[in-house]
Amino acid sequence: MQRVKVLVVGAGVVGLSTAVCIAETLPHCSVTVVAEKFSPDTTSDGAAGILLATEFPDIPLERQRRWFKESFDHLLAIADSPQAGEAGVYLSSGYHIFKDVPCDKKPYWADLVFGFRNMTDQEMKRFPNHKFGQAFTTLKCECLSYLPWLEKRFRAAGGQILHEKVTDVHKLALNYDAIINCSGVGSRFLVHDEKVYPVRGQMLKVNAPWLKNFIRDGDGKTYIYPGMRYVSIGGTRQAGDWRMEVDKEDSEGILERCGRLEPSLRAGQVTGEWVGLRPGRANLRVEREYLPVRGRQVPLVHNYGHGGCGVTLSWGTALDALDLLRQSLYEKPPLARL
Ligand SMILES: Cc1cc2nc3c(=O)[nH]c(=O)nc-3n(C[C@H](O)[C@H](O)[C@H](O)COP(=O)(O)OP(=O)(O)OC[C@H]3O[C@@H](n4cnc5c(N)ncnc54)[C@H](O)[C@@H]3O)c2cc1C
Ligand SMILES: O=C([O-])CC(=O)C(=O)O
Repeated sequence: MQRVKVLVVGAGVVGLSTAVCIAETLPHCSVTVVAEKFSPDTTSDGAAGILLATEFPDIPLERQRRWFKESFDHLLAIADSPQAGEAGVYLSSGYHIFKDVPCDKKPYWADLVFGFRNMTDQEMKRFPNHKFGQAFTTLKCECLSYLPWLEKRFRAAGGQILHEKVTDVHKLALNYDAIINCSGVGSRFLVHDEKVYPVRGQMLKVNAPWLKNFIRDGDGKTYIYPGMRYVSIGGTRQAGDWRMEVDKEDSEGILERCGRLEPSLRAGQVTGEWVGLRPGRANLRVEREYLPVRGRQVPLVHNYGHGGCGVTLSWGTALDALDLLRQSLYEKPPLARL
């Protein structure tokens, strides 16, 4: 029997997670990942990789909770295994602090991470300009390690890799039985979705190995995330901004704001600067449509638009994309390609 040919577009954390889920779960499929950029050059590679999420307004909270939980559980199992170091996945504890008390004092994922609680008055004394704070232990997944680890796992499941930019999903569908679109902000061009836009994020890499706890301020424009190789400090959230160059003023602002939160950072050495474009979208998209191609109905499953939560929700949304693919192959079994 001819194997079902599946093409995943995108090799960021969303594309590789989705490709691994499909290749490991559906042995009758032969899976190929095609991408213009691979690790270490994707947006995912620069992400701090901390697991925490903001809400998408029109997606049922239960679905978002499931995405978070499935991703957390999957990554926790890696963190608890001998693979943790190679995969770059580990537990990370710290503080989320607010200048004003937020209306919603408990995010939907509060009971999914470990030890979520309000900070004590004594802890808050470290942050005299802030009124309220939360302390918890979550996971950190560093894509500089995790993506190569996922790629290895994908190849071990028989997956294949193609390095190229694609411009037309209809043309791809001539040679494949299903297409999975995980092209992040590239979806604006690849599938002409004008609801996707860049949310530019700049951050600095600092050598300050004495820092162990993360600090995130309010809506995530200022944060300090200690990591395996460096401390990531940020940031910016510039909607609609496509600039990939480092902006000197942004860097100065980041150093100033982060130094105010954690004065010891001023003694750290800046070892790098990085810019990435988050795939912004009011609601992330995990959906299926069909492409009519020479008498065949080729499923096109979308999985993109994760904004600042791509690492956080990667495994959960990959499992949903897998389900959509499985359903389509069942409902409309692929016809022979001419
Ligand atoms: C400064 C910063 C910090 C962040 N910190 C965190 C964090 O702590 N936690 C968190 O959860 N998230 C974080 N994020 C968000 C996270 O980086 C994104 O949500 C995530 O990387 C999106 O993953 P993706 O796979 O969809 O996109 P990407 O990583 O951008 O991958 C897209 C892939 O599609 C390919 N592609 C696109 N168009 C085409 C085409 N036409 N042809 C071929 N290939 C194509 C690209 O080459 C690439 O391989 C951060 C982002 C930034 C900028
Ligand atoms: O918001 C944060 O704390 C980190 C992050 O996800 C981002 O910068 O996109």
